[in-house]
Amino acid sequence: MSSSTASAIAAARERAQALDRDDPLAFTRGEFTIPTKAQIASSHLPDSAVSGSGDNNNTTTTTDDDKCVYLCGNSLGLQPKRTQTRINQYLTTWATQGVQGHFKPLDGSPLPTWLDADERAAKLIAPIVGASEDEVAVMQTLTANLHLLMSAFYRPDINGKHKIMLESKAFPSDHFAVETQLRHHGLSPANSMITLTSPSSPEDNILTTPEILSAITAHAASTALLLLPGIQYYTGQLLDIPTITSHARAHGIFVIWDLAHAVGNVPLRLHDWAVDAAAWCSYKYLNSGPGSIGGLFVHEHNSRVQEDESDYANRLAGWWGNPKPTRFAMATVPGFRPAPGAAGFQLSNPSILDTTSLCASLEVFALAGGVDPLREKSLRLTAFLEELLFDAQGILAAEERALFRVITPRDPAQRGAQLSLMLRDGLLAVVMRELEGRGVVVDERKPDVIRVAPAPLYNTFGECVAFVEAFGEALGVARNEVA
Ligand SMILES: Cc1ncc(COP(=O)(O)O)c(C=O)c1O
Ligand SMILES: Nc1ccccc1C(=O)C[C@H](N)C(=O)O
Repeated sequence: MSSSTASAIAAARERAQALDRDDPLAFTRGEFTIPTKAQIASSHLPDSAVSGSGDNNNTTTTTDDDKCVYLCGNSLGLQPKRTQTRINQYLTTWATQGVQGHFKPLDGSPLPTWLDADERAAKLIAPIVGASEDEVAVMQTLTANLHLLMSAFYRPDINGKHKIMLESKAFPSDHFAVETQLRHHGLSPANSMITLTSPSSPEDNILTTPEILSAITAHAASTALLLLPGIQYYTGQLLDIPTITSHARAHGIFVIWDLAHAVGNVPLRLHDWAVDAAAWCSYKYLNSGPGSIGGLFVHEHNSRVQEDESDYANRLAGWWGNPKPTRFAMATVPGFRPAPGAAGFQLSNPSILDTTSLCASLEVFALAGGVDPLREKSLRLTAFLEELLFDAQGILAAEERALFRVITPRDPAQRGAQLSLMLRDGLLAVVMRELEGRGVVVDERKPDVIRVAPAPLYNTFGECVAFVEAFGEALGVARNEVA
């Protein structure tokens, strides 16, 4: 290492220490279990977990130096400590009450009855997405919710509006959902699917707002539905949700947003932006655990009128979408009448295990004061990371900086927490191996991208420095090995 790099690292560490010391949200890191480097490197479950005799890894005292540098909340958020507490409380309710847990409030329990668990979850998620409680339902999983929304609201007219528009590099599940919805309606992707590719950025597909608006205008006569990501999973680009929504709706196009990477990451105002509908998963920035329960938003302008069956003719229903007072009244079947609002899109009784896990994490969001202050910190964290990576005064040498480029927009207003770094050909495998060996967890998108996402709930400025140091070393090793 050159002496100029060593002094740049020392200066960056000092700045990071000051930023972490002055961070009003530093306390939320203590709400999370951060894996240690040894655990990340280990191929065993700890003995206490195998025997079931201990809690996870909170029993031993670890210092910050022992902890891994986890910058992968864009893929799977870390576990809040209170998740274990709340799940234990749920398990105890089940163990001691059996079926009574559905109906019987327990004195002293912080948890609602299982019958009310979805309502409490809706109350907690509503401010995260900027909706009224009635406009959100915590239910199912992301792809399932996209299908449910499309089955309710996509009504193709082959002589008029029948196309679904999405981006050409959408997450595969979104592509599959659109393709199969079309086939379900007897249509073909070749005739009824429009995929957007950016003329100005065909390789990375950073779609500018004017490009999206002009595609909408050009295809308005034949387009029924637009499905776009709030934040694009690969590039980390944050789209202009209000402008795009309002333009599409003005052209009679129903707009659904996939908020997988946006929820809990950037402030959302779905109600005020008059978004038609949206769906999300909760295992990324919402930290509710792999495959945990998702959610959907249906604007009140789409669920207000329910006078007769034609108002909800296409909706696929289940008993949990029935109004609560008649949900258990089996004698009223047939005759589905949805509950008002998004709750009327529910199908099944929700997994209480999942819902409890989600709500534990949403308690931490509430402690932090919601998404707005977290975004404020997130902007500073990601800008700091960017500066360390790219500035000539940063901590990487020029020859290391030449080995990668960022594909995420440099404008902070057009991105969330994540930076996606595209490496020079052939470097990815070695860089990932070297990062792992240094206790750094990021995510790879083959063939050549790593995604790095400092999550403001648990990441620090110090970890940004630690990552860039490790990344510089990893690039050095890769360059020597691959060259
Ligand atoms: C943008 C996007 N859409 C859809 C999915 C699929 O979500 P799920 O497996 O929860 O349906 C993911 C993540 O896996 C995603 O990032
Ligand atoms: N659920 C997963 C299970 C295993 C590995 C990744 C995922 C993801 O969620 C991927 C994510 N949607 C992404 O943006 O890449």
